[in-house]
Amino acid sequence: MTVAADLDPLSLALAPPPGESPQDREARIQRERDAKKRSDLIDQEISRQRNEKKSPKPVKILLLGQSESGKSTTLKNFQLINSPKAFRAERASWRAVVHLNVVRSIRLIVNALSEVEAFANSQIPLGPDEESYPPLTPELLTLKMRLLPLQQVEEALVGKLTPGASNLSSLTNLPDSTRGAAQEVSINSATPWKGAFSRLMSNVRSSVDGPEVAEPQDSRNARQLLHACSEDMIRLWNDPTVKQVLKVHRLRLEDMAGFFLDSIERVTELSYEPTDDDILKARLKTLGVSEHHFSLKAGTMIPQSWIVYDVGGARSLRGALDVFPVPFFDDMDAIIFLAPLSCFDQVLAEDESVNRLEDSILLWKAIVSSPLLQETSLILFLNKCDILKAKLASGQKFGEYVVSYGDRPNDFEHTSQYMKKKFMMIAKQHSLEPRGFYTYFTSVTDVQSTSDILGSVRDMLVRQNLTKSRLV
Ligand SMILES: Nc1nc2c(ncn2[C@@H]2O[C@H](COP(=O)(O)OP(=O)(O)OP(=O)(O)O)[C@@H](O)[C@H]2O)c(=O)[nH]1
Ligand SMILES: [Mg+2]
Repeated sequence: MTVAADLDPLSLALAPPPGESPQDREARIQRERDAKKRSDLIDQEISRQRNEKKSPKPVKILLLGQSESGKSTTLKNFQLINSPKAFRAERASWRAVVHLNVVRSIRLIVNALSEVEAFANSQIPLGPDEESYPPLTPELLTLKMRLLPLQQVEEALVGKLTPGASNLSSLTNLPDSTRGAAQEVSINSATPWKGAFSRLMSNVRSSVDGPEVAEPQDSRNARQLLHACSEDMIRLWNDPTVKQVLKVHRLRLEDMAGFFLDSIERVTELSYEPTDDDILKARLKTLGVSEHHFSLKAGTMIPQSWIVYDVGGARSLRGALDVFPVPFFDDMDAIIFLAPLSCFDQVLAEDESVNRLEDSILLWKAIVSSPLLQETSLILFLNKCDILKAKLASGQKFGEYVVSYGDRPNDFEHTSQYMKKKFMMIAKQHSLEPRGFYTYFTSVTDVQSTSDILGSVRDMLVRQNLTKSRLV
């Protein structure tokens, strides 16, 4: 019997080390007592949670990044994956946003043509480096006139989005002087704008399926007007002179948020319902913060509640810090920071002296070095990779804008790895403590790849939470 006990590996492992002094023995026993106490506390907590059927603490994620970085689009992916029914029930609201996006693109073209007209009438001579405008044909000018009523569509849709707002300009956060070309409709996250359109869609369905027509007159008119202008809009967008004018203006509408001009016929059909892809592409600027709750299942785990916070347009960390009280940040499990790599050749709409990529780097630096967020895991989405690839393929030179890049190869592989290293270095140098840090190359308008990435983010955070709760 004694021999067998001596051979038991557990007894051997727990046996006091040979030659242990009385002080070492006292310290060891104290350590064992503490460990036992901790283990009992964890067992008690687990059994308490089991008895109360209490679900684990919610996982909290904060979406940060400059305006147009893709925060709300990431949130839409969360919704599409975790509550697809609710996501799809909101199609009607998104149809209105797609229509607003179309009208805005047309307005940008019409504004550019007006500038050409004004320039021609002013007789101002061209500067030596200025490209000349092509002459506008009478057909083009007629087309432009015929599309002017589209402004009514915009007014009607905006009126529907925010019934309280008196006019279009109250929905833009740009000063009057800069309004015009850059004007973009934004919605305060507290506004229940989707409700108005969900009701509207059920009305539209009944009007399509049966004789009952209950859709309000103004919004029906708007939809029909857009449908009636469909051909003119297609002709305008495909006009070679328009393409030339846009080129001189360096206005690449196809790279801009909410671009649907290549699908005008489809999206202006009277029976049009946005696809999932359309919804992800639709652009509506967010103002303020919105909070979204999901119930997620990872593997065989019981569903866990997740809360995702979308902070609209926060250009500086101050922006986010001003919105939340300090304890809010202590409780955050992870930040998903979106840095759109494709914007290397763009400036901020709100401050044209600031390069967008540079602004993302500064915001990243502020976030990683903030003492408030030092224990929060960082998930970096180097986003809009699809647009970056297209831009580089079209010949746009990365090194011309990111001077430190020098004359390295102008391809996706090298530029994306260069930026990844840059962001990682900043995180390493400016983090106050070691922390979880994960990087992904993303195109969050791509449903499939984003679903895979969000799946691995979910698994990683579930593991992290388990580890944390075992360490308390
Ligand atoms: N092609 C492409 N478009 C993207 C990608 N990510 C976002 N977008 C588009 O870019 C636009 C801006 O994205 P949002 O998600 O609205 O940006 P945001 O960060 O919420 O911006 P704010 O609400 O102003 O703070 C939308 O039209 C998106 O469809 C991407 O990876 N690829
Ligand atoms: Mg947003």
